[in-house]
Amino acid sequence: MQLPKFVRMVEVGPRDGLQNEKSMVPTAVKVELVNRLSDAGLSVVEAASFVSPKWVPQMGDSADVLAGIARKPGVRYAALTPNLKGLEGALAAKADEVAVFGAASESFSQKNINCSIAESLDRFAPVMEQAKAVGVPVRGYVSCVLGCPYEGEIAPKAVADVAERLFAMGCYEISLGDTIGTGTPTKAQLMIAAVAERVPMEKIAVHFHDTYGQALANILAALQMGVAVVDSSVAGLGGCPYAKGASGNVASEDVLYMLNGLGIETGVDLDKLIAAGAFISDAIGRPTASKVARARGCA
Ligand SMILES: CC(C)(COP(=O)([O-])OP(=O)([O-])OC[C@H]1O[C@@H](n2cnc3c(N)ncnc32)[C@H](O)[C@@H]1OP(=O)([O-])[O-])[C@@H](O)C(=O)NCCC(=O)NCCSC(=O)C[C@@](C)(O)CC(=O)[O-]
Repeated sequence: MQLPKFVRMVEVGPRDGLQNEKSMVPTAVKVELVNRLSDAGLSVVEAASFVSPKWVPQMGDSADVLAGIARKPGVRYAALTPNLKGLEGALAAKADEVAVFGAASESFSQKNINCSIAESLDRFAPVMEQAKAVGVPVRGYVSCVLGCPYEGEIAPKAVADVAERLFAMGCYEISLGDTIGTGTPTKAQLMIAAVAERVPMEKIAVHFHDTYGQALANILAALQMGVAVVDSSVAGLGGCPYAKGASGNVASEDVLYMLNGLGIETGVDLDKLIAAGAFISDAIGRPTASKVARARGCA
């Protein structure tokens, strides 16, 4: 079995996780969480989202979060930017990188960003141009790569089409999101194979939600194909406000435990990561969704 020697873990808990919390998480708690995550050795922390506060009020304090964190050298603090207004906010707040987010499903695109897939790509074009002009890297997300809450099955070709367009527009990496967590390993491999015909494997990241308990199996299947960038969320925080029933992303602690067991390097400290997960679970009053953290005694 050929596996990568090093995996870059992209921590999305402070954004993908906390965007879905019912109550508003205080800015100071978010700041402390981001600081703990960077201290644990994560090199990319998605800490903010410059979307409309009417759509996702939970992310309305993103500028304050980025202003409050202790920036650790070598760590990239990332932010979602659906349009030019979002990019302006992210640049003013000194995000190190930004992300545009499209979907492989028309219905999800409409529900999530209020436009068709084609319109979303048109919207992203000026974001890409301006980010390039100021030297800020842009990541591209594709949602619903293994199923859509409104349309059901999604064809791998539909995923590859959007991934190819985002990559051609200049995204440095394409993160493939199983938004509702319905994917299984063989389907994940077929979808990744379709994307890899158009986007180099080393530019592909995977972003699995664990709704059906398949995320670790899917990640292993992706690693076996040569994927070496994995998104995850501390304590398994999260979901998506526009995908009913979507549970959290796979827990970062569980991903790290598996990668450690496989002998794959990450640069991330498991004990510090578990402590960061315990901190946020305690702060929001919810038990951790990480099995590893629970096995280590976290409530
Ligand atoms: C894209 C829009 C803005 C379109 O929303 P819209 O209503 O079509 O936008 P609009 O351009 O007509 O503007 C409407 C209002 O929003 C404001 N506005 C417009 N843009 C911004 C902005 N950037 N920041 C702040 N405010 C903004 C704008 O100024 C205006 O304000 P008003 O004049 O009414 O007072 C909206 O649909 C939106 O914000 N959607 C975000 C939804 C979201 O954040 N979803 C979760 C993230 S995606 C995800 O979680 C999936 C992922 C990435 O994790 C991968 C996976 O798991 O699959």
